[in-house]
Amino acid sequence: MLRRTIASLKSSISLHITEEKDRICPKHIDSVITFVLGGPGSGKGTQCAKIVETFGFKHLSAGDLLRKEIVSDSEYGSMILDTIREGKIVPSEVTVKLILRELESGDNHKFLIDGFPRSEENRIAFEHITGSEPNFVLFFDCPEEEMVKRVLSRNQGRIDDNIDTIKKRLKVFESLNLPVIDYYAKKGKLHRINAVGTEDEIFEQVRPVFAACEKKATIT
Ligand SMILES: Nc1ncnc2c1ncn2[C@@H]1O[C@H](COP(=O)(O)OP(=O)(O)OP(=O)(O)O)[C@@H](O)[C@H]1O
Ligand SMILES: Nc1ccn([C@H]2C[C@H](O)[C@@H](COP(=O)(O)O)O2)c(=O)n1
Ligand SMILES: [Mg+2]
Repeated sequence: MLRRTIASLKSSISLHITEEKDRICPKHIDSVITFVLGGPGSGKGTQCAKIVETFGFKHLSAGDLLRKEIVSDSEYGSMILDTIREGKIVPSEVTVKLILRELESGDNHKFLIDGFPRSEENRIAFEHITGSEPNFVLFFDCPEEEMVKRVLSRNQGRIDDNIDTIKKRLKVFESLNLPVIDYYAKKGKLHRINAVGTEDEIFEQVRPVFAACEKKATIT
């Protein structure tokens, strides 16, 4: 069923999924899904690496998956490149398709989905396509000044790590991503992390969230 749905996503980029019949269940119905949100350079990727190491989650970075598409000569490659260069958001059906492919592969049932959902459109597409919601959501709350400083000194050769694109990404974060963060706060699913401090200090705020999740899984 899931593979059929991915195939239909591949064939239709302008898909609008609104009906019950279009929904799918993830392969692992008992999966733990964590969304990891925060502005550009807030430290999402850095903290995800620590969570993987300590708690054995599989890390899916939406940005990394999109960047892989650019270099893999995919049909969406040039559109993704232009969108990222402009600091905008790639259409949800493309990003959700890439995430689903990763959720389907391998045996790990615990996922960190980093940099997704970036907009209400992303969120709604994920919920409708998978028929599921995240168990919880991390938000790395970081002042703009600090985010700009970190991105400009990242030095990984990313085409969007320049001051013009960073300004656009910050605007998009505020207008499109903050409403998603508010949505999960209202649902009681948000864990706000103060993203200022050393990497280890920040991880000490993250650790209890996942420790509690592990404890709950042992009890149930
Ligand atoms: N607590 C910290 N203090 C100082 N620098 C940090 C800290 N955490 C991460 N960094 C550095 O800041 C830069 C951005 O971090 P990272 O790539 O983890 O952010 P991100 O939220 O994934 O950003 P993006 O959304 O752009 O992918 C990296 O060079 C990283 O080494
Ligand atoms: N859900 C997403 C995630 C990322 N993108 C694009 C736009 C971002 O500026 C870029 C880099 O993402 P990052 O590595 O900073 O998480 O990728 C998107 O369109 N939709
Ligand atoms: Mg990142």
